[in-house]
Amino acid sequence: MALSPGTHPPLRVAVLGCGVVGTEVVRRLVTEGDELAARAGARLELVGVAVRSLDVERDPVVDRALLTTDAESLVEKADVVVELMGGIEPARTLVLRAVEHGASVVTANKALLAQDGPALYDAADAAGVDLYFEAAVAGAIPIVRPVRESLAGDTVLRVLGIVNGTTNYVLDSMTTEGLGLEEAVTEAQALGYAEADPTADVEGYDAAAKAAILASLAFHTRVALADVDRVGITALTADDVTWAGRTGHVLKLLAVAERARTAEGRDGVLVRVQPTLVPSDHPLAGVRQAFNAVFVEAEAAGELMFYGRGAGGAPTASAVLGDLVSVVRHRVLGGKGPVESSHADLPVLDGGEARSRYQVRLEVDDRPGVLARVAAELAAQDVSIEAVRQVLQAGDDPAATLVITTHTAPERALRATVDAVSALDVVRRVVSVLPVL
Ligand SMILES: NC(=O)c1ccc[n+]([C@@H]2O[C@H](COP(=O)([O-])OP(=O)(O)OC[C@H]3O[C@@H](n4cnc5c(N)ncnc54)[C@H](O)[C@@H]3O)[C@@H](O)[C@H]2O)c1
Ligand SMILES: N[C@@H](CCO)C(=O)O
Ligand code: NA
Repeated sequence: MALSPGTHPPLRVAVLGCGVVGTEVVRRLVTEGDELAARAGARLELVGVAVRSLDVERDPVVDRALLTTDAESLVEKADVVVELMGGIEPARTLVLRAVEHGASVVTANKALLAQDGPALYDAADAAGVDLYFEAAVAGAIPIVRPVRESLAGDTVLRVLGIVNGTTNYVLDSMTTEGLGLEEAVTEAQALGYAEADPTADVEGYDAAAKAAILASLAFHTRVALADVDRVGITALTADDVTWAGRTGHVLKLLAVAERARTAEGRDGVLVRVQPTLVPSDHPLAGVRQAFNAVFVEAEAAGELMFYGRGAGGAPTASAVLGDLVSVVRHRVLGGKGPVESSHADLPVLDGGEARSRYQVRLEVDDRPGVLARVAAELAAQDVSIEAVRQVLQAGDDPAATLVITTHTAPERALRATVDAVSALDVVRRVVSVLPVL
């Protein structure tokens, strides 16, 4: 029989890390206590907040008496541990210790999950406790639960989307304000989107970790960060953005996880993060600023789209609190949430197996026969041309920019074509090679 919050003993909640997200989670635990208790079936008693230093000035909503620098002891006296420190260690050790002590865990830590997810799942399963992580992928957007639970009866074919707010903000500023990459990153830092060290975002590691988590859930297969083919946005220039616009596209950093079959008929999954040209009329092209959006294509459900805030303290806290209520409900009513589902165990295929349309931009000599020689190299690799655009460059030395859009081709053939084209004496430079959605 279900117990009301009045009859079930309170459950002890420990929060590890009191930064952007931790502070907002504490705020809602304090200000929404009655409502959360009514929903969860038990009061959520905040028993401690682990911090690095007791001397830092903090939001007054955080009761100083609850602060501790002894995270290890804190996790041992909690029923639910909410890990919001980020990074691999000591988060990993603390999560494992919490689980060993019988606590359920809620975490927003995509880096930890993408590196050590299976070990954490195994420990949680062995202990019979929950491991929930909605906030780890696309912040406030419900995407982990839909893929893990709502689509558990369907076959997911592809998950693709914009899962990093910082890079979307940067690319959006470059597109709409004409900023260069460095200027746009500086602006994103000033607004609090990008961190002081923006590497994880701009090099695509953050998006790749999220792609690995989504691919694992969608395809019932273990996919780690190291399995993801990753290209960040640091090589993109204002010129790339301008050319995207001229050809009717918007540049976006896309994460794509899909089922694929090799030429030899081997089934597997492809998981990639890469700057991609999105047609201007595609819904993903309209995802502006730091917003995120994820498309899921499933056999029976067809296309689904999820959109919202992928970052920020309050939006991310929403996802954390939703998980917290779920795991507390399980404590109150008995049972637990889903365990890891990795039975399909599909191989992660090499990125060369991917198939896409591509746009190749070249700087070439402007003289007779150049286009024919370039086209011959594409034909030699069986890469079919969809469109060619040429713009002559001003100056004494006759040069032209050639923008070639291909039909769908295997990435392996495209790479071979680019190598061959760049070796031609009439080709001065391969300026960029970008996939087209
Ligand atoms: N900020 C977002 O928008 C967002 C969105 C989704 C997920 N996340 C994830 O949430 C987690 C927290 O992110 P954040 O933005 O709040 O980071 P943050 O840097 O603002 O906060 C982390 C806090 O943890 C503390 N901390 C680190 N190591 C500690 C330790 N050993 N003991 C005690 N405290 C320690 C830090 O001092 C800091 O105050 C990360 O895993 C992040 O990837 C963040
Ligand atoms: N740094 C991430 C937020 C945390 O996942 C982003 O910019 O989307
Ligand atoms: Na989410």
